Amino acid sequence: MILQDSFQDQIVLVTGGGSGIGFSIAKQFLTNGAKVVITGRNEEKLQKAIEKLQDAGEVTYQICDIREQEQIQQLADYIKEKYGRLDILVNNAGGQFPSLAKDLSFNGWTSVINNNLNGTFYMTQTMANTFFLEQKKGNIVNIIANIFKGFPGMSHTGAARAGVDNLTKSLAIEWARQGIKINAVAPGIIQSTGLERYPKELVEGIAKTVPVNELGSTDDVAHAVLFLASPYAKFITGETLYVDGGQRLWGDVFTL
Ligand SMILES: CCCCCCCCC/C=C/C(=O)SCCNC(=O)CCNC(=O)[C@H](O)C(C)(C)COP(=O)(O)OP(=O)(O)OC[C@H]1O[C@@H](n2cnc3c(N)ncnc32)[C@H](O)[C@@H]1OP(=O)(O)O
Ligand SMILES: NC(=O)C1=CN([C@@H]2O[C@H](COP(=O)(O)OP(=O)(O)OC[C@H]3O[C@@H](n4cnc5c(N)ncnc54)[C@H](OP(=O)(O)O)[C@@H]3O)[C@@H](O)[C@H]2O)C=CC1
Repeated sequence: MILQDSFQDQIVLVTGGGSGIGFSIAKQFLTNGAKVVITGRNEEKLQKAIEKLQDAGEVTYQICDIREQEQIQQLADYIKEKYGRLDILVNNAGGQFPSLAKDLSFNGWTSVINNNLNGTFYMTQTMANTFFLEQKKGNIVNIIANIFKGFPGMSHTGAARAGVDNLTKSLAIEWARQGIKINAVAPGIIQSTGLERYPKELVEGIAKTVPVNELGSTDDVAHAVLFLASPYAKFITGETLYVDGGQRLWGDVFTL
């Protein structure tokens, strides 16, 4: 992607940047001149990611569970101390497990809502209060999921991601006059480390359910994120961009 040095020396935070989609987002930003902080819960995973990323540019990691407000504030303090500002936040950390609604335990439901809705809000609010509102400048991209027709088989995450989709619209307006843009990217089925967590029988042959007859790549998602964070998208805010090979528009996605 040619971005004419749009991200040169920009400070970018990618949550969940230690694997899969977040790793590709971090790599693309580094390749385009940004300085990147990646986060996650698993230190070993983050260290391995840093080893692979460091040739591409200046990258560091911080352990941060997005469900823990104290850890988020520590992360903000780290960025403030190291760089004095933050330009771009990518809320990529998240995930869930497949389960019919009738089988979900209270804890199962709550952990997925916390992971994908509450965690994204805590992170966004803290970074806005610490950096963006004061700077009168900031760019936020939320990674959600293909929730266009609901998400049967993963109703917890469908509800959480719909919450983030709507939060994206609300904050785009609340913060528009403060120079802050916020958009979302909704990936369809992406060939990534995340997909490997699903039972084989659920993902076998799944590419055939995608109109373009293939799964997306982590770079496909990263390209959409960089576009939304770039000056090419300066008049776009409160929008959700689907990166799903047309899947939301056609046929059954999952057989229950
Ligand atoms: C149909 C569509 C196909 C579709 C197949 C294709 C879909 C592709 C689309 C999407 C792909 C992706 O998003 S890929 C991204 C995948 N990556 C991730 O999911 C990473 C992050 N995920 C996680 O960390 C976990 O999944 C999550 C549960 C959210 C948080 O973990 P925690 O350690 O906090 O939680 P735990 O303590 O382990 O568990 C909390 C409760 O959740 C329950 N729980 C946890 N895993 C469970 C499981 N596999 N099955 C049932 N219940 C589970 C536990 O039993 C606990 O409830 P009790 O027992 O009652 O206490
Ligand atoms: N792959 C796909 O087809 C799709 C993926 N998505 C979403 O895209 C995002 C990236 O997924 P993908 O790369 O595929 O999967 P991964 O499982 O590889 O990535 C998820 C990342 O999020 C981090 N993470 C998860 N929960 C937390 C938490 N509570 N606090 C901090 N970090 C957390 C993980 O790091 P750690 O383990 O170190 O905490 C991990 O690096 C996720 O939100 C996912 O749900 C959406 C639609 C489709």
